[in-house]
Formats: sequence, structure tokens, C-alpha cells
Amino acid sequence: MLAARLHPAAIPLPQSPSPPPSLRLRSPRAASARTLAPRAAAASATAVSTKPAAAAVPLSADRNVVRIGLPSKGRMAEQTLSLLKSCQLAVRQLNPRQYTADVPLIPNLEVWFQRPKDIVRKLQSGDLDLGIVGFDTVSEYGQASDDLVVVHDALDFGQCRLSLAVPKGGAFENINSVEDLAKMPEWTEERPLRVVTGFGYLGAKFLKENGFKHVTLLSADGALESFPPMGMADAIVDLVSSGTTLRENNLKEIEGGVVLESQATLVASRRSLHKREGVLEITHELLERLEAHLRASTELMVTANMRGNSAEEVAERVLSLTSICGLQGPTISPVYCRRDGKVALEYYAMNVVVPQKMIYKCIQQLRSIGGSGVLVTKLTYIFDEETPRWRNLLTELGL
Ligand SMILES: Nc1ncnc2c1ncn2[C@@H]1O[C@H](COP(=O)(O)OP(=O)(O)OP(=O)(O)O)[C@@H](O)[C@H]1O
Ligand SMILES: O=P(O)(O)OC[C@H]1O[C@H](OP(=O)(O)OP(=O)(O)O)[C@H](O)[C@@H]1O
Ligand SMILES: [Mg+2]
Repeated sequence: MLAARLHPAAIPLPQSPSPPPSLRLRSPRAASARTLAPRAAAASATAVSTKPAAAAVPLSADRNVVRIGLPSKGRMAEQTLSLLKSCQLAVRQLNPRQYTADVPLIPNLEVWFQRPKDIVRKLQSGDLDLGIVGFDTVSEYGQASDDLVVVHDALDFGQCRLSLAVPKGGAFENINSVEDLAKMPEWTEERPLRVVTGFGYLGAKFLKENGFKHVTLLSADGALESFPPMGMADAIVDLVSSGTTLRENNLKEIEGGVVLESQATLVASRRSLHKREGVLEITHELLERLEAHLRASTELMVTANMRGNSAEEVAERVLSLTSICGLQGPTISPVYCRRDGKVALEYYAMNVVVPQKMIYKCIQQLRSIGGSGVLVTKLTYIFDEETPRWRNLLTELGL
């Protein structure tokens, strides 16, 4: 659609030095599911920052409730509410035209529905203490504020990447990497490479870090993919998920062109965590519920009856199966029945937690060792001994 707003004023490239390597290593891009094992990525509490907090806005003392910002519109809104509901934290909005709501299970928590970028801004201004937003939005609008702490970096929805894309053909036919693009002789002071984006801060930082000299960044809010075909820009920096929009507009991603990997995150204000009463406790509860729910969402509980002479003998058979390992191992308990007026022990019940994707293999294997009456149930939560992200958060906060 053509409703996109093109601001002819170019966004200046940043003059400040590049961020220290530690920032790049600690960002979800470096630790994303695409580049590292997801579990390793999962356990980081990331400060989205390179510079000290700007002149700290004082925490307003005139409220006792803790506030969380949730997306009021866009694709993240519904999924955020549904994630919270799955954690038994249903949001109750008494009046759909109001921008506030509550979570009955956490009486001290107030919900504010806001546009994603405003959630980030209000975390910084002290109006919100917590928020759920895409990592792309946190990084773009947080602009390296030391006050934002990513408490949970992988809420498992809103997965996308911020990526540089160019036309497939014409002058770009043989351009396959960011390096190729930066070196094209076509770009001069008089005729710079025109890159259109809604991510002025991240886009400018990326182009600078990748050595682009003759480049102009243009700002627009939507339908960016239409700009190159219409001759209004040469390249775009925009979010990509399935890649369909790029393909349909004859654009391609190029090597080295991923600016940032993103998915929904739980973000907090560092000052609130330190200073506002109740924020740390609520963050802990949210984190525990979210982690336990997300952990449970990929697993199933399997119960089966197995004929056997002893629990150990049944365990021996079960543990020989490759598809079954359980959290610690299977739980095996005797099933007592009455035989000829006496209590008899012929069967053992086995409980085990199995990854969802292994379920059919698991059933086949269980049958092969005499399993019968197999029940499969969904799990609501898996609470581990400790929440790794909580430990990381406390370390990040120096607590
Ligand atoms: N195609 C996509 N697939 C998955 N997640 C996406 C996609 N596009 C955006 N997102 C994620 O969802 C967030 C919200 O994007 P969305 O476009 O739905 O809302 P918005 O930008 O608030 O709305 P609008 O684009 O109408 O202004 C983004 O910040 C990003 O994290
Ligand atoms: O790779 P894909 O799966 O095709 O998704 C990418 C598209 O999704 C987003 O746009 P959105 O649908 O939010 O529309 P908008 O431009 O109006 O925000 C993004 O800006 C891309 O245009
Ligand atoms: Mg959008």
C-alpha cells in the first residue's frame, strides 16, 4: 500500500564510536536460536545498552502499584494476552475502550495497553516498570539505554529478523553480500545508496559498522518493500519472517545483512527493579511462570502400564528405549489388583515426560516392550529447581 510516509530528510549516521564487543556478544542476535543452541541463548538477562543511563528521571513515588505495558495493537497484542492466559495470568479488561486492565491473580499489578514503541519509552520515563515487546522495538527505541533490562529474551512468539534487502535483478543481480553492496561503484556522494527503513537507529548503526560511505537512510513507516520497485529507494532494512513479502516484491536478503534477530521479550526498568516496591517480586513470579510454561509447552506426559516382575526390571526395559529419558528418569509405581481374592502385583505404571516431537516414536517403542493403556497428557508447567534467568537477572542487578 502507498500510505507509507517517506520523510525526505535523511537520517544522519551515528558519529559515536561503535559499541564495545561485549554488547554484540550479549545481544540476542549473537545468542539467537539461529546461531547458538537455543538453551544457551535462553539463559541471558541482557542489558540493552552501551552507555550510562541518561539523566535519570526520578521514579514517581505517587503510585503503589506495579505497571506492565502490553501491546495494544498489531500482531503481538493477541499473542501476548494468550501467553499470559496460558500462564494462568489472564488479563481482565473491564472496558475494552479503556487502556488499563488488571490481572486478578496478581492484585498489585496494573496493565497498560500501549503501542510497542511507547512501552519502551514509558519504561524509560518511569511510567511503566515492565513490558512485553519485540526485541527489535526494545533495541530501536531503547537506543542503548542502560535502564532497560531484558528479563526473558525468548517468549517464543513474534519471531522475525531485521534484515537488509536489495532487488533481485538489475544492478543488484550479482550482489550477494553486504560487502558487495558497500563496494558497488554506483554509490557516490552525489548519488548515494538510498536505504529506507522504519528502524533509523539500528539501520544507521548497522550501515556505519559495515563501512557504507555513500549512503542515505530514509525513514518510512510501512510497506517498505514497495519502495525499491517504485524507484524510491535502492534497498530496505525491515522485518522479515517468512520472507514472502520480500519475494513478492522481487527483493532478496544478502549475506551479512541480518541486523538483529528478534522475538517477544519481557523487559523491565532497572530503576524500578531496584527501587519500586513489589517490582522484583512480580518479575520473579512472571519469570517463573513464563519459563515453566514455555518449558512445558514442548513436552508431554506419558503414562503406560507395563507387565513385569519388579519395578527395577520394568525400569531396565524402559531405560533401554532411546525416546524416553524423562526429566530425571521414568517414575515407576506398582499397580495393585485383586486376583482370586488376593492382592496381586503384575503391572507397573510408568510416568515419563517426553518431547512432543518424539511422542509417536515413544508410543511405538513402549508398545514394543509391552506397554499398554498409554495415556498422553499436556503439561501446564515444568518448574525446574531454579530459574536460570532469575539467577542471571540478580547477577545483572548486582543483587
Ligand atoms: N512478519 C512478522 N512476523 C513475526 N513477527 C513480526 C513480523 N513483523 C513484525 N513482527 C514483530 O511484531 C512486532 C509488532 O509488529 P506489528 O507490525 O504487528 O505491529 P506494529 O508495528 O505495532 O503495527 P503497525 O505495523 O501496524 O504499525 C514487531 O515489533 C516485531 O517484533
Ligand atoms: O517475511 P514476511 O512473513 O512476509 O513478513 C514481513 C512483513 O511483516 C511486517 O509487516 P506487517 O505485516 O506488520 O505490515 P506493516 O508493514 O503494515 O507493519 C514487516 O514489516 C514485513 O513487511
Ligand atoms: Mg507491522
